[in-house]
Amino acid sequence: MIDVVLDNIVKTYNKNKIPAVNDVSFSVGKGELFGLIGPDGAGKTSIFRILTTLLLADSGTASVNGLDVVKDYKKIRSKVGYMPGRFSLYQDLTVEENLRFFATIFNTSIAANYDLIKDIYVQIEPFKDRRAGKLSGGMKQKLALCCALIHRPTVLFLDEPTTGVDTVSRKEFWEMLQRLKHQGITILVSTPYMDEATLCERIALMQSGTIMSIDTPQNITKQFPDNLYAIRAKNMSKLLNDLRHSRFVKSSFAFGEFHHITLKEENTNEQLVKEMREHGNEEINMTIAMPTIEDCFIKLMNNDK
Ligand SMILES: Nc1ncnc2c1ncn2[C@@H]1O[C@H](COP(=O)(O)OP(=O)(O)OP(=O)(O)O)[C@@H](O)[C@H]1O
Repeated sequence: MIDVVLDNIVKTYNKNKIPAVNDVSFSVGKGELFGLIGPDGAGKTSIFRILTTLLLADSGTASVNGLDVVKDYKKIRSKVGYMPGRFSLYQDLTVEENLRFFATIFNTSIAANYDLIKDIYVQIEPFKDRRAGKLSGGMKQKLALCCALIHRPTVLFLDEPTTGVDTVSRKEFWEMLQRLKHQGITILVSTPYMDEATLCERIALMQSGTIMSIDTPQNITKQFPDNLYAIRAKNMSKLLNDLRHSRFVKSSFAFGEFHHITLKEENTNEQLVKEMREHGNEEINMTIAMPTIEDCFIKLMNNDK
């Protein structure tokens, strides 16, 4: 069963020539954990705001839970949970007061839905009398998630929930999402972190308002068309510069402790290493690498140019 559908959605702000969302269509199945992956400005927030009925598209149609985002906006609002990118809670209210407030506006109570948030709430309960503005990033994020869940939504929209959150809290957050998914909640999550893409069942890679690819993370990495190599040397910035000027190299970019490259022609590895040595690079190490979502993203981005 399908829970979220977008058909040819276009959204332009302030008569800009380039739409923020440019003819986007996709659907998300019931109970799916779906990721919108892309850098700042890709159009992720605009899509979430359209789906949560906070923003009108210029053209196209969209539905959530079989309800139209324009005609049935009131019904949709009671069915979805939305955790916006920026911290949206009341800074001067305590943890418990924030949660009670969100329960009240949805005409429910904390007790009625406690089973859904229990695992998350117990982690912040020791601080229930602390003002939200005084919580750490990870705790704010957990409270915001509890508030987005307190009316037992069927679809949950999480806009960059892990931005600015430490690595441990990010990991815990994704574990919480997996547990929520198992409770049957459809989850749409956006993130600029490519490593989080593999934690979703399906992803859409977005850039400049368009979807470049949509599939499971495994299928997307499988479709990487070239052999990918990881190369390093003593002076990494010199190496990158030399790679970018090499006649053997098709693409190159810095990737952690290595540079990731593809070659114009296969079996030119040794010639490339020789060339790099001739340019004065020392301690060169070149091995074959497994493409990641980030490699695929960069490849797709460059194909568009
Ligand atoms: N209210 C607005 N007025 C004018 N332009 C806007 C507005 N909101 C978004 N934009 C522009 O639309 C484009 C897409 O923005 P959007 O916020 O949807 O992307 P995003 O992928 O969520 O990125 P971010 O993390 O920066 O929010 C950007 O170029 C942005 O500057």
